[in-house]
Amino acid sequence: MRYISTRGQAPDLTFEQAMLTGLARDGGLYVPAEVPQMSTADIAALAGLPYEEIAFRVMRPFIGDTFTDEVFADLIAKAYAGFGHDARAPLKQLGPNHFLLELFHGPTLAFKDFAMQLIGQMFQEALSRSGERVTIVGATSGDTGSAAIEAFRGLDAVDVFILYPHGRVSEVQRRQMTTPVEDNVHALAIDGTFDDAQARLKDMFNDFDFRDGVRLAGVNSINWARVLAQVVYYFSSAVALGAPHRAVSFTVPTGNFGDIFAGYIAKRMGLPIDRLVVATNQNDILHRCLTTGGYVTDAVIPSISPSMDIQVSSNFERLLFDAYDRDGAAVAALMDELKTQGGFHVSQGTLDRLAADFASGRASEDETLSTITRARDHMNELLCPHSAIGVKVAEEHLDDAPMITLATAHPAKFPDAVEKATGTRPPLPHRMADLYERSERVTEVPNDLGALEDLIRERIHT
Ligand SMILES: Cc1ncc(COP(=O)(O)O)c(C=O)c1O
Ligand SMILES: N[C@@H](CCOP(=O)(O)O)C(=O)O
Repeated sequence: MRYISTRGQAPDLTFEQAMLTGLARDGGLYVPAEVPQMSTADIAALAGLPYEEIAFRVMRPFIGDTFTDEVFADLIAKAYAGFGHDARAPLKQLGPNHFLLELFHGPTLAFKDFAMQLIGQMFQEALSRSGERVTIVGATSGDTGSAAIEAFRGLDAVDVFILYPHGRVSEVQRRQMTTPVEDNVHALAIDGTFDDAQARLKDMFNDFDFRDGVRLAGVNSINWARVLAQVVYYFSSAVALGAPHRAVSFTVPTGNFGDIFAGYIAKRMGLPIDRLVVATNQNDILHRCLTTGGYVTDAVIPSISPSMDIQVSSNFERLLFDAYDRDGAAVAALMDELKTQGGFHVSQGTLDRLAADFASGRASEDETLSTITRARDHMNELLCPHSAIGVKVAEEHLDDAPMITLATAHPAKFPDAVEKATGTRPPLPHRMADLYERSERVTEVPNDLGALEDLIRERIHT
């Protein structure tokens, strides 16, 4: 199995190399050269299996010879052992044909744990074999950062630096990043938005002296392994509702397009998915693009769903690569236009191709709040604001195929929004009940590449 860059100019890599590399050296994102297929019989055989076994069967064809079967199965088992639900990703019924996939039973209460816990295990295994150490730098609007810190805290072979937008994450998210005591963890509050943080991260990858000097690695969904681990729950939930014998649809609260892109990969592997519905908040560049063809950036407006306050949606590049028949030069030209002119337009033909797989919708702040209230009152479900956006948009797309909406975070991560909608503050789970008492450790940093690189060079352990 080889991995190729969406911009066509970087060397092909193995799974292990792609995982440890992050961004391709031509600025593109790695994708598998060919998407492995699962037959109807392969998919049918997943019914009733534990989550870990489904994970093994779905991901195995992508990892080549990076791990033996025995080691890979063991890494998967360790990754999900700490989850607070036996099913790992349980389904709940919200309405006659509408289901909620709860992805918040991991250690940091968001879907990011599914991939990050596994990546933590895979990095440890690969780095202990090679004896190397790496510097992980991540950009977060709140959840990737906390999940990454949880997965890598205390590891000898890794320093982890997380850039989050100062004042634009929830207090729980911030405390999850600033309270760990391990000295390989560095929370950095950047003076800017998530888009600024992600842009500086990509600048670091494109500065080869810095990149090679600190042995930079990335655990954002830039990293193919992140996307891969998220493919699994599309299979587990679809099979639970009758796939491959009937098609299902998914609605996905979307920001950086990693989670829904994992659904697209599941579909390309053979899972019968009718529609993938992109649900955005008021930062709706993806909804605008899928309806008009214009991918044009706008200022990020802070919302009550801060993890989705994103206007430059990194993984959309991976989808465009397929939509442009895997023409790396065409994708590179679009990305150049994005950088220099703030946006681009896709052709009507491309838009039609995207419409074959994707639909979209958006929710305003008021609609998000009223959905949280309604779900509590009429569906017996307490939703986080991101999941509420998913439910609202899904309801606009219900038809004959069962609709699965992804619940991407636990309501207790966003207590202010939930209290505003319901009058009640959801309590934190017992194991993090003292989060508000722990002392915080954070460095405020400017939105400046040189300053960030200097700070990282000074701080890393060698
Ligand atoms: C709670 C939550 N919901 C939804 C999203 C959007 O996911 P993606 O960036 O993969 O589109 C994020 C951030 O990634 C998130 O943290
Ligand atoms: N919403 C994310 C943004 C980063 O997304 P990623 O999937 O690329 O890591 C977050 O919570 O940080």
